[in-house]
Amino acid sequence: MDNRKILVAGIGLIGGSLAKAIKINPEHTVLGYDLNEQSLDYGLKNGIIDEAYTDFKHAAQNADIIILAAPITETIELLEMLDSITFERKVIVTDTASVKNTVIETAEKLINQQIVFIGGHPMAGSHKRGIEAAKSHLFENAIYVLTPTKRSTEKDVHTLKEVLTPTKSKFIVLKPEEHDEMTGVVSHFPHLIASSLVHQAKKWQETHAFLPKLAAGGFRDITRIASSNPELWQDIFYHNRRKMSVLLQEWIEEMMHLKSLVDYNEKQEMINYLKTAKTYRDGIPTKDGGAIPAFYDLYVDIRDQPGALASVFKILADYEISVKNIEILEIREGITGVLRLSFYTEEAQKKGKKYLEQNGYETMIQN
Ligand SMILES: NC(=O)C1=CN([C@@H]2O[C@H](COP(=O)(O)OP(=O)(O)OC[C@H]3O[C@@H](n4cnc5c(N)ncnc54)[C@H](O)[C@@H]3O)[C@@H](O)[C@H]2O)C=CC1
Ligand SMILES: O=C(O)C(=O)Cc1ccc(O)cc1
Repeated sequence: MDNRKILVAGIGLIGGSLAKAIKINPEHTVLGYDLNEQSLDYGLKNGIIDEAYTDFKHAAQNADIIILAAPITETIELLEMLDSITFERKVIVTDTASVKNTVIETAEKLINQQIVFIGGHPMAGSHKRGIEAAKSHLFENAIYVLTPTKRSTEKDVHTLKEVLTPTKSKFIVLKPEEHDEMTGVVSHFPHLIASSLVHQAKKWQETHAFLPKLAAGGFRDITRIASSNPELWQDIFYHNRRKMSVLLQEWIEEMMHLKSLVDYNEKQEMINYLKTAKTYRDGIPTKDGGAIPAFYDLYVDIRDQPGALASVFKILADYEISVKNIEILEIREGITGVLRLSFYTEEAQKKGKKYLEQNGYETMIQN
């Protein structure tokens, strides 16, 4: 592979994570551009980028490949700025935006023949933002959608995939329209519903001050994504507004149907409704092949007593098993609770299970 200069414009959570992954290949030089100079300093100090730029045009002219990883509206602005830059050679430009139609519409209108645009969307993330949260393994096993444009050849797509190979993600090619419809259903719309459920609970707390204490695992699970970056999600809803509006209308009608099942106690119809949902939900792949990033979860029963968590982590540390995330589900005073440990790999999950069980813990892997 050639030595390439790759510019990441917008080195936040996603741009920083891509920069970290790309730098795993020592042949590549990563240039960083961001409006936030503190992020550039952080990137340089922590070896996430090799060179920092505060002038986008200057940075772009030094790059072979450009990854736009700013918020969607700003990504479109950066793309428009590229159109007036004179490049000495062809430059492959991609983005990371969660919605593709508005970005691709802009890309197709570019007149600069040196720019070859291929849309991109690494389908993994977190509720955090900024370069400090960037991880080189963020996209491991996740779907990475590519949306080629009229000017991009198969060779260009191959070159881009080659540069992104260290992300260890799984590339799929989609049309912008089908991408936005699917992500609208399984990623964007659920965020709207999660936020609305939180609003409903907040409103009812005015009547029942004790309500948050009753918020058990189910409520926490379904509203986890309501803790994500609000500016990012407003930008996503705006750019995918046509699909969001259709989905909202469908949802309102579905809720009216459910209301009639409840109001008229349509017992069998309600059971059927829940059964159909359960069967479909149980069949959604969570590991290889799913768009949802692979989380290798292990559920561990723990007692609510001092040192319970410390002893679990001591066992994992003794066997050098890294944990990606932890969550305490439904722990109540004096009784057993459940700890959800998420591991980076299936191997770590299996090892964690084995060693915790050897030390007397009850564990479960949910498939
Ligand atoms: N957060 C997530 O879970 C995911 C986000 N995405 C997409 O990735 C993109 C970036 O999102 P995050 O990294 O989460 O946001 P972030 O807020 O962590 O990072 C955005 C970065 O862009 C910089 N920025 C803002 N305007 C800029 C401009 N005009 N020029 C240069 N830099 C600018 C900010 O200073 C910040 O460093 C968005 O388009 C989003 O739709 C894609 C997959 C997952
Ligand atoms: O699953 C989700 O919806 C997430 O929370 C992670 C995420 C957020 C934004 C994306 O564009 C892709 C993935």
